[in-house]
Amino acid sequence: MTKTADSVWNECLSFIKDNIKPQAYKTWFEPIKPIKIAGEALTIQVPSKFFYEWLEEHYIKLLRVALMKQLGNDAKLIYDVRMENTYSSNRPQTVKIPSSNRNPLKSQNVTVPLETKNRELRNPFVIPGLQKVKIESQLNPNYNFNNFVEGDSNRLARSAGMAVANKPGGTSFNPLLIYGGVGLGKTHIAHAIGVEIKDKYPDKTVLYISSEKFTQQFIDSVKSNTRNDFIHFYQMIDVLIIDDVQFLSGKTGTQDVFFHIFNHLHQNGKQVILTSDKAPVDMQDIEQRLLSRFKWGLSAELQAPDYETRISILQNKLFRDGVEMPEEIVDYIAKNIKSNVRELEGVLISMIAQSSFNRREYTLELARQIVDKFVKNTKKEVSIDYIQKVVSKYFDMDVATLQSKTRKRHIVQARQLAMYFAKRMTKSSLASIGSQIGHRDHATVLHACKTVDNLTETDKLFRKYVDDLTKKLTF
Ligand SMILES: Nc1ncnc2c1ncn2[C@@H]1O[C@H](COP(=O)(O)OP(=O)(O)OP(=O)(O)O)[C@@H](O)[C@H]1O
Repeated sequence: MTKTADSVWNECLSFIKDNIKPQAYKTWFEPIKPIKIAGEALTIQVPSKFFYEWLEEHYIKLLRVALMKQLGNDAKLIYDVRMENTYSSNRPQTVKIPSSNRNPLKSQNVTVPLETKNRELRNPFVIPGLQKVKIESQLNPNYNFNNFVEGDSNRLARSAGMAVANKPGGTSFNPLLIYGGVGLGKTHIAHAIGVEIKDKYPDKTVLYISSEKFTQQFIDSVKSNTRNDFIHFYQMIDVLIIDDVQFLSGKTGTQDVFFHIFNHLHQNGKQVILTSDKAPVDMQDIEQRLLSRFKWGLSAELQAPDYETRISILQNKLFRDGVEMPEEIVDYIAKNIKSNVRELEGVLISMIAQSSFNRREYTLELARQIVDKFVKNTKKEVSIDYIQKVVSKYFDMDVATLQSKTRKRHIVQARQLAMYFAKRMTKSSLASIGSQIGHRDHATVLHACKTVDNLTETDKLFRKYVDDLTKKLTF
């Protein structure tokens, strides 16, 4: 049977699939298209230069073994890289890059990819004297790669950020645009890249600035007739990090000046890093020519972290703060705060503050109260009937017993707990809770809530009841 590019690649894929994690397979191998086979050389198309670099760095051994199995010891691999970031054409071009010399896959002469050719453009704008000015980077050293927890949701952005930090201006991800929802770590990664670059290349001029501040500086420069100085200043920077570029939307003057600064930096091999709460396609009121430049490099999305990553972020923070917290509480927080890392950290900070200032112990109930303040309206709606059923079942009694007039201690406690949870977890009034739980009045419910609060503080066994029931009622 004659081998086609598809058949060879499919065989390689099934081998590769068995040897790496599903997520990595999905990210790095599914997007590849086999293009052609000529003798022992298979050409595969990859979506970007970044992609090619990533494969070479991380998967070349695996690719080699897979390919040799199919094509023998003389197997060659040629990448067909879609090039989006060339100046001359709107249509993506492709560039052929043989697999690197570092590996035994025999390669043809390495072609220098278009965009990495040295560009020796001289800066005609530099004002003598200004060049030596020392610029404060405005970086926050607390945001670094060491404390940025890696997970599937941020792997691409984090890795691209690290690649940029290793070779600012020297990779194809220029600009690097990191985008994603609120509180997912865009600012953290942006700073981390800058911090790492300053560490590795102390002589490079790095500047972090929010779009808001950039806009304000520009407006001031127009007012004070120093627009040119403003532009010259930004053109001297080696690594420009602009946070929240969506803020430029509708601000045509600022967009225009940024466009010129951007072009100048890019043409001179300087690195631009941008963050935004949206992907370029979804940005509104940003000029097309600017948007198309945003797309030149790599747009990497930060997604909401999955459960495992949320747990790691929490544990990492606890470890750094030297705090020990029961696993079930960490688990509770991770299960209930899903879409915002800032909130995840916020709950921990509140827990730690409550415990150190108000001498409260870390309990599930405390976690629940704090989580509720962070995630409004996401509380599972529970009915008073449901609460009574869960509480009765927990204490091994039926609902009628829980509602009865008896004053037996364990039944009274069960009833009080039902009232307490009804007050916490429903919007019902005290009177309505009382009437639904054994026809009591509002004062009885109030007393029940206070008793539960007191006992939770003083009685270990009782606190366990509250924690167990909290779990049953909230998961
Ligand atoms: N993967 C992570 N590991 C550790 N900390 C993280 C991670 N992701 C986010 N954080 C932390 O979450 C908080 C919020 O992150 P950051 O301010 O960078 O979010 P953002 O995406 O820029 O938010 P906004 O959209 O509001 O500007 C920060 O304290 C940051 O350190």
